[in-house]
Amino acid sequence: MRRRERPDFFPPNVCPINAKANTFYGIMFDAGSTGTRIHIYTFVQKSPEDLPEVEGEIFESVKPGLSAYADQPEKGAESVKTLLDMAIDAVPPHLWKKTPVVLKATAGLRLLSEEKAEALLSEVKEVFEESPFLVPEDSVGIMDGSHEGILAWITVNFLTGQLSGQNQQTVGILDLGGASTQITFLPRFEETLKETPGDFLTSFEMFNKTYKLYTHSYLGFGLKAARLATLGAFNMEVVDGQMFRSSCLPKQLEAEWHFGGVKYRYGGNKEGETGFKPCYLEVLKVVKGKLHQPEEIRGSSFYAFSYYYDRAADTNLIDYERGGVLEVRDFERKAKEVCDNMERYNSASPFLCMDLTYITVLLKEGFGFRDNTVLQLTKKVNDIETSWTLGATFYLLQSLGMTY
Ligand SMILES: Nc1ccn([C@@H]2O[C@H](COP(=O)(O)OP(=O)(O)O)[C@@H](O)[C@H]2O)c(=O)n1
Ligand SMILES: [Ca+2]
Repeated sequence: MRRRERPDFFPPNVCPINAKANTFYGIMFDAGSTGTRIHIYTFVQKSPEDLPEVEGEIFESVKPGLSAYADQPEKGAESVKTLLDMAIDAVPPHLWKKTPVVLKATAGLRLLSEEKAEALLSEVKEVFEESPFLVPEDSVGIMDGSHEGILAWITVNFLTGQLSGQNQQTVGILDLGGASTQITFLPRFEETLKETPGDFLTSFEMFNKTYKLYTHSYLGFGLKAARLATLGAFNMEVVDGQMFRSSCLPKQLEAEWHFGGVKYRYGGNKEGETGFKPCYLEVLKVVKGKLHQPEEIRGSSFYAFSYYYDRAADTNLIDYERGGVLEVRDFERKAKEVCDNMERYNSASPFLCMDLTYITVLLKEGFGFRDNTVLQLTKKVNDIETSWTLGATFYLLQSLGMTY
């Protein structure tokens, strides 16, 4: 896409409040499988040649996610309205009409029937149309899995300064959601391009450059979907009262869990084995042979966020505020520690052993990372969330001609 000049109403030297003429806003909703979030971004375009700068972000979230309202679409839309009301206060009234609002749903809605997903999205669209903001065409929809990874890659590489200037040393990203997981990187070797199935490679244009990225979203491989798969309950017609058991859970545990509007009963292996070894084998069945393993990533380092971050922080592998740097084997060490002392860790979450084991298996046996592959765990860079939503907002502004 060609660079477009934004109209300059005031030449810089006569602009009354110089700084404000080039400030604009974008509102992006992330309708994830476990929660709905609003990101209100403030941008400043200092000159047409430079990338826009992100001046700030207002972030708020609600739980559960839209998919939990599969049978009450109006209630689902109400949760979006609560968040959108925040934007009324955050954006100056004279810019409301120029500020686009968009909602992209991810794996939670991908897993619902088309009819239920559509009902939810059309209620949300109504909420948007009643608001004073700019509602572009296709403002509400389910995002393509490949875009989810690419846009998160754009966000992280933009925030770490890799998309401007020469010498770009881009970083790969790993996102682990509730219902799906993404891997995205810019291949450096010809071999990778040759060995990779075509639907894992996508060309993407952003900020006047084209990037040919390796990206894939694995539906059903998010942390919570993987819990169900390990329990043998994923995509199953659950019979009333049916109990799902696993060696990854505390022996005496019996409880209930709601996900995607369905109730599951689950528990530990009362009589049988428990602990890291049997748990690893159980989880391995869910992962083994299901993911493409690009050779090139074994020796590279990746940015990892979402549940990778949350579980690492929950178990003190990293600091909750600052994040940290880990190796794949750190997750394995912690999984062993938790799974082999399950009763002690019980209070935090009964799924902690299963979650850490899943992360270990996904990284090692799923993607094929080495034990010493380095992971940079990051929630924010320069105070902005490392989420696909920033990349999606850039893409939106570009398509509206508000930036290039
Ligand atoms: N802005 C956000 C949004 C989600 N997340 C994390 O993403 C995970 C939940 O994923 P999700 O609800 O977006 O599920 P998917 O629809 O992506 O599968 C949790 O670990 C959240 O803490 C985050 O860290 N920051
Ligand atoms: Ca997500």
